[in-house]
Amino acid sequence: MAKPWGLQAEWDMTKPWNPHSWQRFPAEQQPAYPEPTALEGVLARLRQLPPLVVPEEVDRLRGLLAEAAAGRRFLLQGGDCAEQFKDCAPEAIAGKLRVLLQMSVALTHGGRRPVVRVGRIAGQFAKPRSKATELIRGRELPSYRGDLVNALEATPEARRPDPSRMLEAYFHAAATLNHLRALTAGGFADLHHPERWELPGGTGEVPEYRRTLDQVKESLDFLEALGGVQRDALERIDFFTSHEALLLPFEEALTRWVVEAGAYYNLGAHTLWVGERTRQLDGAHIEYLRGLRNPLGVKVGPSATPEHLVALLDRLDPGREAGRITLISRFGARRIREALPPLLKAVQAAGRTVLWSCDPMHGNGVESAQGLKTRDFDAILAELRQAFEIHRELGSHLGGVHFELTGEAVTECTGGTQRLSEVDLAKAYETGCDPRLNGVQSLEMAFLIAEMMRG
Ligand SMILES: O=C[C@H](O)[C@H](O)COP(=O)(O)O
Ligand SMILES: C=C(OP(=O)(O)O)C(=O)O
Ligand SMILES: [Mn+2]
Repeated sequence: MAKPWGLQAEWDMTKPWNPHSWQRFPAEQQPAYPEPTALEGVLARLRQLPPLVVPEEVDRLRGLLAEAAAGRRFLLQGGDCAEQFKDCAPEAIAGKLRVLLQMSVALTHGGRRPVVRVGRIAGQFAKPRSKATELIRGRELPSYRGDLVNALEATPEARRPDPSRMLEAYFHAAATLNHLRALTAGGFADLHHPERWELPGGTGEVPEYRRTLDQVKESLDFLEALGGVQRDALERIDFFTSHEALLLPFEEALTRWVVEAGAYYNLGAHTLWVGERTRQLDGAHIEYLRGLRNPLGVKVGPSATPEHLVALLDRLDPGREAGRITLISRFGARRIREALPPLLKAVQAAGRTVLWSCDPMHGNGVESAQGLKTRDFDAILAELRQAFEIHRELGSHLGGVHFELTGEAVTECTGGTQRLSEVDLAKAYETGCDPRLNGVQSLEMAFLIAEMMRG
């Protein structure tokens, strides 16, 4: 029987690239599962389950990213560092959607460009780690690798990799995405109802946001008086999902052959990115990603050389397709000035059009005196400012931003108008991995970015 969208589970394993061919290459950051038969059983079940997204949505996102690369849109990508199964709850999901929508209003209104919204959500469950073990209250334990792999709880049993977590991840991603789809289709994002868009502590915390909402409302009223606003366009919005393609057996199982397109898609998310620690040219992650039809993100940090980057583009995007690649620079405020220009010039010299985005989080991590991972608002801002400047100086443009953030009132990053200091961090430090901007910090950041977009 034909499957919907012509999906086909049987893969042609004789082709040089197939969803399984990554297994011939060295794979970094993969857990060692103690029981291969349990793993096989889980993967077999995952291969039968329905896709989370459909190819048409993936293609639509690729088109929007192509427009962002051409300077006509702006990409806002953000969400948790490590999404946890317990975050699959209505408040947490709506909170993340709300903050991304609030930011996109600030960016569209101030930056005068439509925003492409992509969540690190509904599948951002796997984490690469710098070390295999971590010290927790004096005890050395295997590192937490995300809910997809092991549990955060600080015991040796919890930290053992468990393949059944892949099925749990699938169902948690499905429930999260279902709720996101219901909210976005059901008028949650309708600008006619800004009361749904309030900040947790009221818009008083970011006065500029109240003014923007009032201005947006006024413009809508004016357009409506002219009979011109398409209600549909305001009530329904696009919202896409993404995660790091890290745990390759899981990603492989969510890969489907789409007959109409004559191509393989990963239908576990609209777009995937490859991390700084796993983008070796001859590594398994690049091998896996190169065969997919999805748009791809590539984190580009201090270890990237111009030659490596150009070779990666050749490998991942031989067809030079618009919207295919988003390069996400993540150097830190102290290094970007020196590190980005040679890479940018190499990409230009290779005649490549990519979408450049900036992740101002991963190069700005510091440890607080109390031993908590944190990032300072001003360092994040400083990296973004320099990214905008460098792109302008070199005749390029920054077309997107990538954040670790949450709608909740957490205290994980210092600074911002709330003036969170290192001693405040312990009050609501809830992240499973890296520190996130809270709702207020995120929105403040969006207004500052909108200013930078205007130049
Ligand atoms: O999210 C990114 C990485 O997983 C994280 O920065 C690694 O953190 P670690 O250095 O504590 O392992
Ligand atoms: C691991 C991450 O980033 P990077 O690969 O850039 O360190 C991340 O985005 O959570
Ligand atoms: Mn992170």
